[in-house]
Amino acid sequence: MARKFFVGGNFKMNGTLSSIKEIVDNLNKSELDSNRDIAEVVISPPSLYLLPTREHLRKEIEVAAQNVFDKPNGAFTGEISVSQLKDSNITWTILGHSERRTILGESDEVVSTKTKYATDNGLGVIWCCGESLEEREAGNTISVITKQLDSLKSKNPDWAKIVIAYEPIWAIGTGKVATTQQAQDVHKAIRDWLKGVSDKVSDETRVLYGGSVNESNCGELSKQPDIDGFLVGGASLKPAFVKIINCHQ
Ligand SMILES: O=C(CO)COP(=O)(O)O
Repeated sequence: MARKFFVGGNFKMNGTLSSIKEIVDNLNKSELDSNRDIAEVVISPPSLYLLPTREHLRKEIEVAAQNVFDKPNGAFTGEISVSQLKDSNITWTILGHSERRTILGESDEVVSTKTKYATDNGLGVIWCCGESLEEREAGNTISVITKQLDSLKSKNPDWAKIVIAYEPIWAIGTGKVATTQQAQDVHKAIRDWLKGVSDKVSDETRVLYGGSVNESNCGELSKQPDIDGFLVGGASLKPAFVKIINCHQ
């Protein structure tokens, strides 16, 4: 079946009120390609800017948090709840980004628990996985990703609310994009793994590629049968993000 192309923009800890307003204004006036199937687009500014982004952004584009907690409202200083996001019309969150796994110490268990809680409570999750350079060079790419996926499966999340983003850590922010074949091979392995959940989940779950995606490399990547879109970091802060949104064939 045809999976709707999906493009996420992860601003990470970048932007100011004025620079994010510029990005939103640019997206609002841009022509999102209507000759072909329009991509599903989600942008993810830092939490402070979620609400003004949602208020000013055109309605066809959704807004994602970069993190969410796995408890209802309460005494959890520094965290944001699923219900607070939904109350502000923030319908997605990123979870399991490698920067949160490695710098903030989030384990597979923490990421899986948050994903389960978020999806059970109606939030879409862009769930990230990926291997380090050492893991790739040791030939462990698929086993690392399988372990991350197995942890998620063990919580029995709502797969209909999940988009998977494969982001090799060595390709993030480095300008070193995975080759089209390297990306497709891992995406195919993820698709095969998803068959173990069910054929329906394997057919319907979007698997995005992330890591140094830009307007020059997105076209080739988007032609791969198991690449259903992108999670874009640095390039999502630039006007060329629109070209990435419109790049799929
Ligand atoms: O981490 C990423 C998106 O989540 C990718 O970042 P870059 O596109 O800047 O490499």
